[in-house]
Amino acid sequence: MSQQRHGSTPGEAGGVPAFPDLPEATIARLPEYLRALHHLAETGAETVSSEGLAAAAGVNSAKLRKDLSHLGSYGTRGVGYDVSLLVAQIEYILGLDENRAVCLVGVGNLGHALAGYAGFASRGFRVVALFDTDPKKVGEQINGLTVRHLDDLERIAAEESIAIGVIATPPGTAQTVADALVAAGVTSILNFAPGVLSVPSNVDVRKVDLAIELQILSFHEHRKASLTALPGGRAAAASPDKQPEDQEAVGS
Ligand SMILES: NC(=O)c1ccc[n+]([C@@H]2O[C@H](COP(=O)([O-])OP(=O)(O)OC[C@H]3O[C@@H](n4cnc5c(N)ncnc54)[C@H](O)[C@@H]3O)[C@@H](O)[C@H]2O)c1
Repeated sequence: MSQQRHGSTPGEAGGVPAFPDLPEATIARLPEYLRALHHLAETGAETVSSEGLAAAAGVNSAKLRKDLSHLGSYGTRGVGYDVSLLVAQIEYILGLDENRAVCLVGVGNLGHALAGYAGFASRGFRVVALFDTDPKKVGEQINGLTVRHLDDLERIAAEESIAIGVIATPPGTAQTVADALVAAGVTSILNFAPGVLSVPSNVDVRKVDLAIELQILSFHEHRKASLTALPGGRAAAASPDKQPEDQEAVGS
């Protein structure tokens, strides 16, 4: 996943930065730490070492310690990090305690699958509205929600206090949809349509493009193939010293 713009608000609360100016790469790893911590909590773990959490999240432990130090979380020598405390800190920084309202625009192949995905609620989001312009889609029921016409966006966004909009329309209409979301007061957009959106500076856009992820993997395949073609290169290509941080999540 890539980011078009990110804004942060500096501030302090109780000695711990309320909104520390986190590096973008750290922000992208926090959800991975959170996922690993939730899993640890489910297994009954109360504390976790930096090495244990780093392995569970698929990152290097020095990087993890540095990331968590940005939150004012240093762990206790010989004990590690308190799992529930760290979950609360990360959820607070990510604003997941807000249970944010999300709308989805474009209920085609991709949008339909996203609308039917039950996992958003457990990650701190409520999908509250679905929009499309196709008369055959408007009125359809998906996961307990009725697909509305895009003309209703402004009214429903105000009623539901929608902060995040997901675009799953064809690329040719994505800018129009983004403009409609912005006009309706939406200030964060997750865009699945290929291309770059033009938005005001107070609007954050993140882009998900699986084709780009495949192209990056294709580069690595290409590189591995060229290494094995070198004398002694097969050993180099199969080198076991790959660091966990090389295991980027799709979409990160
Ligand atoms: N990011 C990824 O990895 C990924 C993967 C697959 C598809 N996509 C992209 O996601 C988008 C959707 O793909 P799809 O296969 O679901 O397409 P689709 O044609 O099945 O669905 C698109 C939907 O958008 C609706 N729509 C069109 N214009 C609209 C508008 N102005 N307002 C509201 N709704 C509108 C259509 O009626 C349709 O229901 C495309 O841009 C595609 O390139 C991205």
